[in-house]
Amino acid sequence: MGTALLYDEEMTKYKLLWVDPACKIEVPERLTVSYEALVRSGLSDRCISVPAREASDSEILLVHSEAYLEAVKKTPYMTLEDLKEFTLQFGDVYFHPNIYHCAKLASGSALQLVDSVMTGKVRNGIALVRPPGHHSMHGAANGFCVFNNVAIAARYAKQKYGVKRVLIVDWDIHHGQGVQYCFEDDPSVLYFSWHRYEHQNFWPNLRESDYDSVGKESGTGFNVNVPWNKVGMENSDYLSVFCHVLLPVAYEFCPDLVLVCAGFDSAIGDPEGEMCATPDIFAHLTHLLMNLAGGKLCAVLEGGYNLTSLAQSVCQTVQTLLGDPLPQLANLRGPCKSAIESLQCARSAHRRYWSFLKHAADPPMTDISTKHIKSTMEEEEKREMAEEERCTEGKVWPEPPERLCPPVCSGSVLPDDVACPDGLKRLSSSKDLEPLLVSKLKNRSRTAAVDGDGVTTFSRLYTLIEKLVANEIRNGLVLVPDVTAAMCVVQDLTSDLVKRVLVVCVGKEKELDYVTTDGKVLVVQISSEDNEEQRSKYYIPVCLKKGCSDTSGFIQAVFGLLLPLGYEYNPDLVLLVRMPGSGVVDSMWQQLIGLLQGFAKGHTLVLMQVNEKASMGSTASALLGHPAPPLQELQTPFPEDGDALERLRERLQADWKMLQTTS
Ligand SMILES: COCC(O)(O)CCCCCNCCCN
Ligand SMILES: [Zn+2]
Repeated sequence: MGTALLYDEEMTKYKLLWVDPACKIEVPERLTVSYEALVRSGLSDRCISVPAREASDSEILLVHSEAYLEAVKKTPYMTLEDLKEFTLQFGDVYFHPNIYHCAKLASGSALQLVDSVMTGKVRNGIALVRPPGHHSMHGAANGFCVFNNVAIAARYAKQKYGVKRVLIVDWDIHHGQGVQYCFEDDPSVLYFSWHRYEHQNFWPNLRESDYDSVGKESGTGFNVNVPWNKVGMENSDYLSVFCHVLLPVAYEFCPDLVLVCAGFDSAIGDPEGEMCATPDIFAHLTHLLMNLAGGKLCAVLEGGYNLTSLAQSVCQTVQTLLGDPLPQLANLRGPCKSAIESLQCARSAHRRYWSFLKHAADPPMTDISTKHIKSTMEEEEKREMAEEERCTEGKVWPEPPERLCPPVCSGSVLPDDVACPDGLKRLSSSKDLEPLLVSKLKNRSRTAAVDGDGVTTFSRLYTLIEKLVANEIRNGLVLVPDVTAAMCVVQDLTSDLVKRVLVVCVGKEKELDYVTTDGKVLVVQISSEDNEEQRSKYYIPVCLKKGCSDTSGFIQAVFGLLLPLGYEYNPDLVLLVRMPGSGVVDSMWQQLIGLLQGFAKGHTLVLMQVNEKASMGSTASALLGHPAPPLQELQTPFPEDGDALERLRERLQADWKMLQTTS
């Protein structure tokens, strides 16, 4: 299934007709540079083009009042003076004779996108629209917005398709207060927004944009605000909030549809955001949402005013929606102090509503919602100011790296008597291993695995790893008689081929005697074993009381530990080992494979034992990029697991900065 692209140049045909410093950044070129970048990169040709349409009155009235709609209907016939007069009643927005038409097209495009996804015509998609929407309210235009495109889309999806739960992720750098007001009492729509806030000193300067606005009445807990109280936030800060706040809540919410208020003013170079996250971060933010709701994701353009970073960010987003490998994110140094405080406040504000946040720590001592900065933070401020200068003054950043699609998506190394799952390319050893390596293998792995066909298996395995590293194959599935033996062999085979291998071990392990200290391998083991005493910087055992069959505990370990560690470690290969008898649930297994593809340009090697070949089909499906099925009815994680995870994180965060959630 493909990716929809909605764009209509009619939406470029309105602009600011008078002088207004607050609005001059919202220009038609925002749309043209985005679309032209998609055309130039060949990405638009790979999408399924879906036409825009005008939203009808009844669709607009899903969110807005009749009085407001009737008033906006008059604007096409207004003189310039009347338009100015009409505009004065709203904030930071301008009207134009053609903006009503464009606003209907913008909202209608979002609805076309919802139709395309909900009818299964496409898997996901993006609508490049203007005017944007997330600030507009029931009876008012605001912040360049006339109709609330995404809010209308959410109500439309519920009404027309009976969607039970809609997740709205707003990564625009401004708070979409219009969306918050629309759904704050509605438990069927979870609204997440991060936004530049600076202790209420940044537009729209609302008290209700702070982290303690958690929703009201039956919607309590279904509004998640993460305020950025400093500029200069980087990739680490954004990923930390996704891993430690949004994703645990989103997975527990288990949405049927994901809508993204895709504003790109949160990228480096943007005059509004003044943040430092690079355009390739949107490849990862998109990827991390793509296994929710069975992959049904609709992104609708909001803000973004630096035409260079906007175009790059749009391309990064579309390329991920199309399923291309993700770029590696280098030197993630962990969240800054201010981000940790925001993170901690948001987590503690929501721990009573979301069982996955139940064990979140208390809010930080410094009450960050106060406006004035505590004197104690003065020197911290100076240091971070210096850092910000370095980051924002230049406003230069490297072009996002090319994301080449390997000619083969998934290779397989299987015993000759095992049929190859559909879509996988079976590898035969292109060459025999040199005798030296064979002897190395022989004395390495103690089991019979290295008899005749064992060596064949390992030579095929070596070939597969070589092709992964050469980016000729994206990922692979290997079935062996004994995973423990094979694990050690893979260590040897990869040691001279890749710099860093992330080994994710699912299930209990007989004996793990290759714990490394040189950092070439990071092992994260999720099992019911509590071999805490073996823990070291590069061997991290995560113990789940009920083992890997406890999906709630498992997913908490994935977001709270595995993903942050993986981002910081930045491996060149991921080795995912499924121990026999792990008990991991198939949907969880597929979610894990999907999420791990965010690392190492998607070079994931899955190692399974022959007697688990019943899971080969679902493994192959996940490796081929099909969205994982939603995780069903997640129970509350066991308290001891939640506690143990928090304690483990506290102990590890000295070595691994991406694990920090408390200041
Ligand atoms: C949904 O619209 C996208 C948006 O959130 O980016 C709109 C921002 C309005 C920003 C209004 N203040 C401008 C002050 C000029 N320095
Ligand atoms: Zn914005």
